Amino acid sequence: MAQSYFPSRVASPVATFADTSFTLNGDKQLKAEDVQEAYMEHRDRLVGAIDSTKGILSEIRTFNKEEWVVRYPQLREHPAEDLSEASPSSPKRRRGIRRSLSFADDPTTHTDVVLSEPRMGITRSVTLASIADAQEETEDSSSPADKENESQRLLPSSDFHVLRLDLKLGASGTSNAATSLVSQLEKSSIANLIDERIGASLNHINKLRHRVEDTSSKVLVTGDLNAGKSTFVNALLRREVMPVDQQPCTTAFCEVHDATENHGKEEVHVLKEGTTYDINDESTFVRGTIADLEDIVAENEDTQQMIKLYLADTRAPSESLLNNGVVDISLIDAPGLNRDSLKTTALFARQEEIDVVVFVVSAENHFTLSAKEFLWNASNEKAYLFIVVNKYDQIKNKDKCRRLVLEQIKQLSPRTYEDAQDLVHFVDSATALQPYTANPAFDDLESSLRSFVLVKRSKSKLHPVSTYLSNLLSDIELLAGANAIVADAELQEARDNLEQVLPVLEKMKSGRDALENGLEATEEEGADGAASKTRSILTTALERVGQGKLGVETPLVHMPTYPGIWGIWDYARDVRRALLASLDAAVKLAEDEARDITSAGVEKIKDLGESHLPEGVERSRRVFMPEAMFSAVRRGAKGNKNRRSLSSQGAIVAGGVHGLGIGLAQRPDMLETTFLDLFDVHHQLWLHFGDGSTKEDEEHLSVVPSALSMVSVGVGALTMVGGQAIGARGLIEGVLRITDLVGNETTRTWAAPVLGAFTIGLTAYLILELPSSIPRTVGRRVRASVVRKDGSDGELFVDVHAGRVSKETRKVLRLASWDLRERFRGAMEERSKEVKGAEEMEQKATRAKEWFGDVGRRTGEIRVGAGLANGA
Ligand SMILES: Nc1nc2c(ncn2[C@@H]2O[C@H](COP(=O)(O)OP(=O)(O)OP(=O)(O)O)[C@@H](O)[C@H]2O)c(=O)[nH]1
Repeated sequence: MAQSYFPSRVASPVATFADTSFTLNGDKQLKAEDVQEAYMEHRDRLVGAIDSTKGILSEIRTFNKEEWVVRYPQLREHPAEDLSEASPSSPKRRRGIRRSLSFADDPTTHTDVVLSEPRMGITRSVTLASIADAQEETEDSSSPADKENESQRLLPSSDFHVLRLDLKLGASGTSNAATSLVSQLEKSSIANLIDERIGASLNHINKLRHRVEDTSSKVLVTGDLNAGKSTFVNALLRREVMPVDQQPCTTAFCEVHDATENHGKEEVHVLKEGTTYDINDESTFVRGTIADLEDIVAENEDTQQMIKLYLADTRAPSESLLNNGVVDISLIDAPGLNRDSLKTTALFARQEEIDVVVFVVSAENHFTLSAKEFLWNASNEKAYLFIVVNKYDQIKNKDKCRRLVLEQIKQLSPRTYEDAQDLVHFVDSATALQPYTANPAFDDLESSLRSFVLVKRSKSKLHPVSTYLSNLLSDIELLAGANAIVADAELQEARDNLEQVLPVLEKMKSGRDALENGLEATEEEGADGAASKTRSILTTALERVGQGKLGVETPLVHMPTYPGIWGIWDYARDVRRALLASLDAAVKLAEDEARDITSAGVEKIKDLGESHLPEGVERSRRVFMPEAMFSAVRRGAKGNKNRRSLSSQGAIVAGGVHGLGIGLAQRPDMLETTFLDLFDVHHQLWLHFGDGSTKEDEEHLSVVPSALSMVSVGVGALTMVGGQAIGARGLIEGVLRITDLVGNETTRTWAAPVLGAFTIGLTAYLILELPSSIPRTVGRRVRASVVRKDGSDGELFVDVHAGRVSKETRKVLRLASWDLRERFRGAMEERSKEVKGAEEMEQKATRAKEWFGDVGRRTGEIRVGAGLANGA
């Protein structure tokens, strides 16, 4: 059975005017007030909902622009099943429709979701499909053939109503071409499209708001000729305003407004043809008085004139139809229907601004053909019509008349017939005009008409707004729900990233100092180790050389054999060369040690890298080549072609920038053999008169004579000649002392014999001592040539080499640790960036998730506030 017009048809949940069982006039009055109240409440709720929705839309636009690129979801029917269509045999109550969610910018990625449609107070929601849903799905025993058919239904379902974007997916959504077209659209351009769509929707919603707030409503009164339309309108106005005539010839459309619309002034405005009426524009109408109305209408019988009538209705709003406090109803008294006017009136009635059509029919005549045609068309257009069966007082057999009329109405407008009690009224309009005469039927009609106008208005103006708003809210909910899912996924991703990267970064941060200390220590240890090793090797070597021995024992350097007295010159040169070469070998040895130390240091740095660099960071690809150490110095040496050529041949040649080291054996100045290599007078003198502190020195000091004992020494020296106990050395030393005395007057007299003895001693010395004294002498000289001239033994040679070797070691280690430091710094920077990125993403996604969740909550509140359920 079809639903009644009044009961439960009003969208407001608080509307109680649906009660149809009223008979008493008072009840009817009450009901009209309820309708009025319900209408106002509905209107206010809608306006509130419109404003809140506008607020959300604006916020979405801002959020889209400033904080989160809003994604556009596409829901497709899930290939497996539609949970809402659970078979009746299924005991489980499905929660929603299973859908496959993808996004316009990424149409190939799908997520299973459950879509629940909005119900009263419950928003539309999109949630991730749970495992339970999947289980339900597998329990569902659809045949393989069914599933195959379903899998072909992968078309986008119409999930967006208002905010739908035309992405050219259409029915060809599964075709590759369309998919690739869409996938070319970037997130941001889709977000722009969403923004545009929201903008358009905001414009529309503003218009709707205007429409909801527009209080004007038009009621067209039409009917058969002479049915008493004018009398009826007058009765409604409780005033004889419309000309009532026995002659059915009124051709004008008289539109009655409340005088408040014309600054409270009662007036007639005759509209000029060809212009658009504007109450503020005198040129569009001609003024007249109410009293002139009859004449005006009579004058214009031949033309279908439009007349505006402004009337002051002094009745209380609850009684007045025109000035009822809710909507400004204007009544239009249309010409009686005949072949000529039928078309015009039908057209007029179809106008959107006509909320209600009141059809007046004479109880005496019933419906004419024109009336039937009009009613039939109008009922198709408006569904419900308000029918006034006039002149009912003239009817004797009222029941029969009522039955016959209703029978006809049933044929012409079935919906009206269903609500006949409210929509079809049998009245006597003429008596309604008479003061102090009770006319309950007319009062009932009036009350019903007021309610009908309001309900109709609610239907015609509020309902479309409710529908639009509900659809828009659904779209917002879908958009917010899907974006909340994206935000949640991004939040998870960010957290996973953080879980991975943050500990790595923390470890790097906490290990940074340890690495730094480790590197510094390695550098220091290496450099110090190399220095002390060099120092130790070279000090020993120098000492040995000073004693006439090779600095280091190496198979590459040999002491020459003594060739005999005639070859002493060459011998001294060879000894010098051998000693110098042995010093060079010692330097080389020290360098080799430094290479080992450096290698160990480089390894240590490598290990530090292994323990401090996170996984996935490329390790240093530098290969340490120990043999390349100490080679660069050659480039620093000047003007020695030989060296340069050695260097260019890749030979590893040790030596310092100070001109020391291996270069020694190749330096002509160092190789120069002098007489002093054979006989180091200076050394002898220094030994005996200096304040040396070596053992050897002390040994000699024990025999150092005082100046007073010179002679005796000289004599002693003479006696030593031939003496077995006296060595050649002692002899020659004695002679030396004697030569010192030559200048002495007293000794000159005996100098000649002494000189003879000296010659004999010298000869003995040369023969016996030279093989061992030459190396010592040369060694001493060599040593002296590389030590500091201030007498601090060995220091220059040792220090310079220790410094050089240490510096070179440090250089290599520093390079290795610099490389590691750079890698560490780079890796840390990268991890910091990753952490920062993930943290930002986490923050953004958390905010978006909360924000979209909040939008869903707010739309729910709007729905409850406006009494909106599913917008359908
Ligand atoms: N007895 C009785 N007479 C009525 C009633 N309504 C109207 N009349 C009379 O019917 C005649 C026609 O009334 P109008 O109001 O002019 O009819 P109308 O439909 O406006 O006429 P047109 O616009 O010319 O078609 C007048 O003489 C009215 O007095 C009624 O309810 N009862």
